[in-house]
Amino acid sequence: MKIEVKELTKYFGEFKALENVNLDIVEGELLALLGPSGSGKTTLLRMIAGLETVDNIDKGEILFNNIDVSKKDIKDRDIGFVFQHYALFRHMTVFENIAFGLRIKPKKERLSNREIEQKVINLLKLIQLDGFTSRFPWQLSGGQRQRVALARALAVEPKVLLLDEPFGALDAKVRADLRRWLKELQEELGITTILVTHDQEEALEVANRVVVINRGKIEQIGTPEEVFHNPKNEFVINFLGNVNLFHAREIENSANLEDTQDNKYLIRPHELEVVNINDDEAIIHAKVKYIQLAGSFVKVELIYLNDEKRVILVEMSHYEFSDKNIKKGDIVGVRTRKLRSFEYGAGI
Ligand SMILES: Nc1ncnc2c1ncn2[C@@H]1O[C@H](COP(=O)(O)OP(=O)(O)OP(=O)(O)O)[C@@H](O)[C@H]1O
Repeated sequence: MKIEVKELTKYFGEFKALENVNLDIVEGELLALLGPSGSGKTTLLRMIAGLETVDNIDKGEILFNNIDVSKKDIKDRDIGFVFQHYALFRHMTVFENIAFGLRIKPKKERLSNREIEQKVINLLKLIQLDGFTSRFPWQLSGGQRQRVALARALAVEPKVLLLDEPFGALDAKVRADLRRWLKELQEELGITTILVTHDQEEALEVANRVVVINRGKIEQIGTPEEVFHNPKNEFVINFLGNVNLFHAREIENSANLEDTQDNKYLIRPHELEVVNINDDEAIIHAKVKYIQLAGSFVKVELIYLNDEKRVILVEMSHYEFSDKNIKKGDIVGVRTRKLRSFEYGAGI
């Protein structure tokens, strides 16, 4: 299913939760809505679902395969929904939870008991929980419960899958496993999917395209690579990870200083390199203040020699770190590995 959101504006009383949102969702893609808390992600998802209405004061349209569904009820939109705390029915087994949507269909459309059973068994295989049929929700882990919730949403063969922080309540390791699993499953099923998340890593890892939202407005839409490497503005670059800010004069060594005095450069930690203090290409001299060794990369925090309040963050591989023998208290130079994509115009 192709979805188009056109000039959508949503008010809650006086408060404008969404402002002129335009979005085309391609059939079969996994689109992530990424933004800080309160930015309007859930509101947009709920409007697409039909859980939030387009009232008289609101504007815009939501089209499913070119048909305006803005006034359609949720049950006529063919949608599967999974929330962060999607309470499964406590008194029903895993099997009955998944079968629920199939059992409540009008008699004309309802499958036979045998067909329902077969379908649930297939779904259990898909979510890798075959053998769990007669367990109750309280006998499952959080991750298993969310997989059952997903199977339940998929049972009625929706045209669109809407996921609102489905792994938000789970611990980091389970989340990472489940999102990889979700991506594979979504690719296999080819179902148009919208995932709400405030976790940039999650969005960048699973989505075909990422929509960065801030204060009810879209800041940027692009592939994970585009939004990460070619962020359109300061909000996007800041939201997608740590960033260092430099003034043009620090980087450009007085070349064109007159034109570029107010320019700023935003450079990610892995695009900086710690070098010898005498290195010709060093743009800054700094002191190593803190080293974090745990994690896939070594994070080195430095402070400017001439301004101790200014902090620079550099990330490097463990190999590079041990090669350079960097220690807390060292006086070093910092050089940029790459500048191109993070050059900004004046006034940012
Ligand atoms: N029913 C409502 N009535 C009034 N204001 C609301 C309502 N629902 C949401 N809002 C407000 O709209 C804004 C956007 O909320 P929304 O839930 O869409 O944000 P979000 O980006 O999903 O945030 P989070 O990540 O915290 O869930 C918030 O400021 C919220 O307080």
